[in-house]
Amino acid sequence: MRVSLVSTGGTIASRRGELGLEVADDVHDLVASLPTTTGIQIVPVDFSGRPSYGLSIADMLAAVRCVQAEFDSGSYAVVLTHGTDTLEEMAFLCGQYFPRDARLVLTGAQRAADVPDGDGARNLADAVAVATADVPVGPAIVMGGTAVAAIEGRKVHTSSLVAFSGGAAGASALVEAGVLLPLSTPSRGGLLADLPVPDDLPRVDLVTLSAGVDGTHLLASVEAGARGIVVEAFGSGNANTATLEAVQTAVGKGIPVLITSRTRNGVVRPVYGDGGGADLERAGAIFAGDLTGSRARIALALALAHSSADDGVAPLVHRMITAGAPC
Ligand SMILES: NC(=O)C[C@H](N)C(=O)O
Repeated sequence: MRVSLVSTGGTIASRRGELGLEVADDVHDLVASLPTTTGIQIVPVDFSGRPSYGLSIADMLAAVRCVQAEFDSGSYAVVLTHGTDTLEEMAFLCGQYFPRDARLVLTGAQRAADVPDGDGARNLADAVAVATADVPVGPAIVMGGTAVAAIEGRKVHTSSLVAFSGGAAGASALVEAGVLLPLSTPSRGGLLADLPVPDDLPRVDLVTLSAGVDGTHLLASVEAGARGIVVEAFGSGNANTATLEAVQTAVGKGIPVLITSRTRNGVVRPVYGDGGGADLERAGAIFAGDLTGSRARIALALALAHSSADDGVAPLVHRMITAGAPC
């Protein structure tokens, strides 16, 4: 059974250098850390050696195409190693561009490769176990013995070894010493699995609100040429009157605005007046269900790239939130 290991960098491949932690290991070092497993042939693919906080969306799309090429050339499963800081963006892209039953696992580490109690080797072995399990769990992030659906995953801790949560969807599986306990398969994602992966996505900015904020940042995004804007609003999806005016300006210029919540849990709903969600909806903003801001940003960029001008972005965004059928 052929399993491709695609490495992009991140802490799993980092060691202490003169200026701090730096990516130092390549894919062959990662392969060397894996136990030999009978029947599994690891194919090493050195995609890049960079921290994830330095990756652009174009870099991530290139990695998606690299993973696709591995499946196309006959790999049974693919494991992608990646820095954890922006793994949720990468995972959301993978969750949409690969089918819901794809044997694709993303993993990384919270601790560098040169510390005695590192987590990288264990995560990598767990990722191979999940990717090659008898029953596929679908595109997943595996860290700290827990698999969560790639489409749902978000980083929830700066240093804990169980760094990712599947939000309300929970875990897809638990993995312990190579033994897998499957719990659920993704009910969302896979919408773009049959579409070509573009070189880049339209610019979408993310603006987080805080008490007393005015519309400066939102309007700066309009000026900077954002094709879409995601607002991490208050509570259940509320802003204030200054932000409302900026949203009206953006929508008036044909720039879609998605509303999420800075609380990062639960769904947003257009309920309140006085600059609240009901006013934002009347201004033409789109409510993004339970998507967190960073995942909604990728969702909107994908919707801008894959929707027709006639339809607009709302139908595809809605299908991403509600487990709609693939395009
Ligand atoms: N744990 C990590 O991988 C963080 C790292 N700084 C990154 O590349 O995202």
